[in-house]
Amino acid sequence: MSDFSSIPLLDYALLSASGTRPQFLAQLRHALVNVGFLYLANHPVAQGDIDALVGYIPRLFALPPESKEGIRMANSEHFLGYSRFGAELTKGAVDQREQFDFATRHTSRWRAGDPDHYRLWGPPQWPDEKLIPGFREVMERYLDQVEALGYAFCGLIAEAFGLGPEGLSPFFDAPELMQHRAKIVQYPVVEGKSDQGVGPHYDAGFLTFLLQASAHRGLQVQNLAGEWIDAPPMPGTFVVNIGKALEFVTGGLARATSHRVLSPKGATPRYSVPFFQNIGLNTRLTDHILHFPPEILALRDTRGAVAATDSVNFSEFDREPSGKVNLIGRVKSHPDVAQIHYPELFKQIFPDGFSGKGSAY
Ligand SMILES: O=C(O)CCC(=O)C(=O)O
Ligand SMILES: [Fe+2]
Repeated sequence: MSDFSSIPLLDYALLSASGTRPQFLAQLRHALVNVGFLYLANHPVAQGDIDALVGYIPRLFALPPESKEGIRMANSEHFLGYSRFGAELTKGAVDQREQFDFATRHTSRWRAGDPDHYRLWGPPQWPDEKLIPGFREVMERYLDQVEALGYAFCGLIAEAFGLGPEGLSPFFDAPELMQHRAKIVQYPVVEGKSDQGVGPHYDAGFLTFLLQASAHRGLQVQNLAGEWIDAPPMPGTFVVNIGKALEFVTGGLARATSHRVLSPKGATPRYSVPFFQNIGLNTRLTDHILHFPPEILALRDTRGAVAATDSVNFSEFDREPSGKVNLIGRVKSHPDVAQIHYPELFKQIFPDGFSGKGSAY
């Protein structure tokens, strides 16, 4: 069995230097199979745009409360917008964070009569330009670049697994029909017993690109033995991790790894920007069967299985289109929003109503 006690660091520059591509792919393969998390340095997202975004984050949370509430998620059938502190639960406990959900550009395919999950994707709610001039432009530029990195990275994963660079492309629709989301999150310093920033969970999609936007520790990743390993911020890097959908389509070769965030200590809040890569809205994970070379498949057996985890597993993945799976997830985590925009589905999932708070996992 092969377990980990730290998160590997991959250097994207190895891909452009002569002769070092195979080294990058070998390190990537190791990270995918054995860890499910990696740091990515020298990536193509412009550091100037990242710095500009990071500079805006405290200002975003410092907007007047009525201005944040003006773009609250309950306004949006796309579940995009502002969620106040304590709106979500993970594993039955309150996540002590405040967040804005944004998303990449997207052309909606929804027409009257289409399934509900076609309405899941659509335009974000942007804060008032007069109150935070230039923020939207910076965020859109950031999202465009991380989206492009996400597709490039899927090509590398496919290559590392012996599928050829287009091996994962069938899971994506034409770029304009795709949408990926990113949250901007604030974890305040909290008094009291709980230190849950976000409780133990798996991410649901393909890949997550996490920008740790302040110097605070707090992110932890669970290894096969169930121990929590620190993933402290490293300037100039993204933390990249595998979601349950990618784990599923690779038959477990790429592992999704349980993780959590502890509330910060000290005097200032922790900030982060996770970007969640989706697959096509109408794609089922079972639509495309991938065929891996035997020597690649063998890596999974050498790794061994998870012995202990604090996170719960997902279901529904294999049966429903990914958009439906996503929509069910959103209804569970934001029932107040669902009650307004998806009353029928809300009733199916919460036949007795709900307790006032959502539960993400
Ligand atoms: O804030 C972080 O560092 C991680 C957040 C996270 O895991 C999530 O929102 O899925
Ligand atoms: Fe996560």
